[in-house]
Amino acid sequence: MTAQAPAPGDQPILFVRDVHKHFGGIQAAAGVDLEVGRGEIAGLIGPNGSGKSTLFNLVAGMETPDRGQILFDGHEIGGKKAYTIARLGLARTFQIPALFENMTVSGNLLAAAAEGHWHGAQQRADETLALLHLEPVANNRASDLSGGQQKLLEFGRVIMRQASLILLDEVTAGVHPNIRKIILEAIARLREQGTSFFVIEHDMEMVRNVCDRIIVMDSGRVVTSGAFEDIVQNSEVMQTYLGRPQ
Ligand SMILES: Nc1ncnc2c1ncn2[C@@H]1O[C@H](COP(=O)(O)OP(=O)(O)OP(=O)(O)O)[C@@H](O)[C@H]1O
Repeated sequence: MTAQAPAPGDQPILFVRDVHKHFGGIQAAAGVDLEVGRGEIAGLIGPNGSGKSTLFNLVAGMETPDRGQILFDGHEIGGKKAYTIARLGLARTFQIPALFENMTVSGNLLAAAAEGHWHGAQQRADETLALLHLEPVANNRASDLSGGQQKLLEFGRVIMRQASLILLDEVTAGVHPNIRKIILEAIARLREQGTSFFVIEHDMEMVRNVCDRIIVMDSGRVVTSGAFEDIVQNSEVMQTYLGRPQ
């Protein structure tokens, strides 16, 4: 079947159709179909190895799809370079923060702005420090931060890019509840300002609190999507999700 792109003006921020990606004999994406709406916070869940990170890598330009269509904000981005996609307004975090360890916290934020929109960077850095409660450590080296603070800074670097869609890869995993709360409040604030989010999460509490809609992946495909309550009431899905090692 030919993938049918939505009409302009009616477009979701992210539109993925029939995307495939294999690694040797492993089909990591086996015909992925999904959308993320404008202003939406969509959660992506699924067992280990179901293809969530591969999908993020395909969307963010770290991997090239074998076939299929990926539209971001109306632009075909499948197979495009990561920096090209970033310039279009898509940003992502990594499970392990990718920071400039010898630079200060402020320096890391400004460096992120230098990669994209420099205008007003100092003011945005100050606002981001306040939003993420990083003001007291603004002049510390990134390497001196706790693991949780490094996750905050990684998120801060994404915020500095003023992206219209942010991909968050387990951004609250293993962090202190106080830091988790700061991250959740920042997500809510950014969403009020119109930012869309696509979030990989194993923490079902986070998924329930934050996401408007949940997309469930298994074996390289989307098996269902819907409101959290509908998803957890679907015993087949929950068995798929919970019946395997997380
Ligand atoms: N670069 C790669 N080379 C070979 N195999 C890969 C590569 N990346 C992913 N895979 C395989 O593709 C499948 C999907 O992996 P992926 O990391 O996308 O799943 P995931 O849902 O993100 O898992 P997790 O929850 O553990 O992060 C797995 O079988 C994995 O081993």
